[in-house]
Amino acid sequence: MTTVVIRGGRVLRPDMTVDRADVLVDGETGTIRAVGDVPAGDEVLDATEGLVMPGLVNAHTHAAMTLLRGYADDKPLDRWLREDIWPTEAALEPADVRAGTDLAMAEMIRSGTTAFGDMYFYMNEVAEAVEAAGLKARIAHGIVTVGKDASAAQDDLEEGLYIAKSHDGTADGRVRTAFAPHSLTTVSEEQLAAFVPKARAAGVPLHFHANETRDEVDPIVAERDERPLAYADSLDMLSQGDFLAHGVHLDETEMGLLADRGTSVVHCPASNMKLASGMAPVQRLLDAGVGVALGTDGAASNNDLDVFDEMRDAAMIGKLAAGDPAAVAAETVVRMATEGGNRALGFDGGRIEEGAAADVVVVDFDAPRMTPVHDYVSHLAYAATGSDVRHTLVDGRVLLRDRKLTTLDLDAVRERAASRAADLVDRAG
Ligand SMILES: N[C@@H](CCSC[C@H]1O[C@@H](n2cnc3c(=O)[nH]cnc32)[C@H](O)[C@@H]1O)C(=O)O
Ligand SMILES: [Zn+2]
Repeated sequence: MTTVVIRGGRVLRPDMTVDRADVLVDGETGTIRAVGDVPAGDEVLDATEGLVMPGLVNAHTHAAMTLLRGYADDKPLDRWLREDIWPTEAALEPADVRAGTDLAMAEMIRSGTTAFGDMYFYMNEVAEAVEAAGLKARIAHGIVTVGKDASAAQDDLEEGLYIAKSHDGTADGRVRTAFAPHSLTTVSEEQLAAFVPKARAAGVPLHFHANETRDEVDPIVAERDERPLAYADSLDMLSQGDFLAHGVHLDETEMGLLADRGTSVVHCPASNMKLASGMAPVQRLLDAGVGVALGTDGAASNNDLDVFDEMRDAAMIGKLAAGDPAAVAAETVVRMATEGGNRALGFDGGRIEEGAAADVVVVDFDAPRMTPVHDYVSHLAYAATGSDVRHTLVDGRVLLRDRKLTTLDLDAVRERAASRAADLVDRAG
């Protein structure tokens, strides 16, 4: 099968209008070949009562944390990481990460996600998993050096660089990489100063957590007498193509810096609400010209990987943060989940038009929850969930056909993840 016609549906155009059109995608070139009246293809996907839209991007996650879904809830970030998550992650084995990543990808493909930004451990396994499942991902080994001796810290930094260098552009370009110091407080200034230039020389972007909680921002300000992102900038950590997760507690100057440097913010509204980290100033970021994408963060702080939920949460909390129901409107969150995510991760998806990457999903509009349809974009933002997704294609290859995964065996993936998760918790016990 090289070409697929998506027939009988409506299409969400780049200008956010919707009209009746078929779409022809080419699995050979990975692009959209035609939109409108299209010639026949090798395979047909039915899109009747559906909307053909760009695939969603989950720009910040820790995919294999699906194994820790529901393991520790209802705590603030610092205690949650130190008391529950990090001790358990210390017992992770490569096969756990493979099982958790496969589970995450099954969930993402079923809910219309075509690309994700991943930061975790055992990234050789993640690269293999992404290659096999057919998704796109920008992957990075998350580096934490705080609490480690000098040689373990050095090994972690080297591993981060090795992963960034060795997998970039693999899987026909579906796997890209980043260099990922976990945050500005979990990797030291000397280590950042030594390794950021190495990442720049390797030509990979940076991906890190920043300005997530007050407890993280205040000590930096107290110790250095400068804002976290001024500190990051002094270490050359804000460039075009870099992306940081969260950006909850930002001042005007930091927002200006992000806009000037071309660094994207990956907004993770559900994680921010669940850990009570705060409300990111999303409308102000957009007004300042900062690129904003959406992320679920790991499944242990969300607890699902459904970007439809994230769109809705982003709109809701964005209005609350701005004190303005007009803030972070429906069209805005749909753009954040599509164009914004592709821009943050450096992929060429996010538009249904000739020549664009064929990262495409078909969303059914026949559920009671989606009836009547006054406005398609409104439903995408406020009513749809991942379970409304019927087909998912990446680079023109069908990964979900009529709600059935084509590259992953769902029962086997669920079984393996459940048993590895149980063993992991026992070992960590
Ligand atoms: N190699 C590192 C692992 C870092 S991966 C990225 C880390 O981010 C953690 N994480 C997940 N969600 C969040 C969050 O919201 N803020 C900060 N860290 C998080 C996650 O548990 C994981 O440990 C080590 O030796 O510990
Ligand atoms: Zn995170």
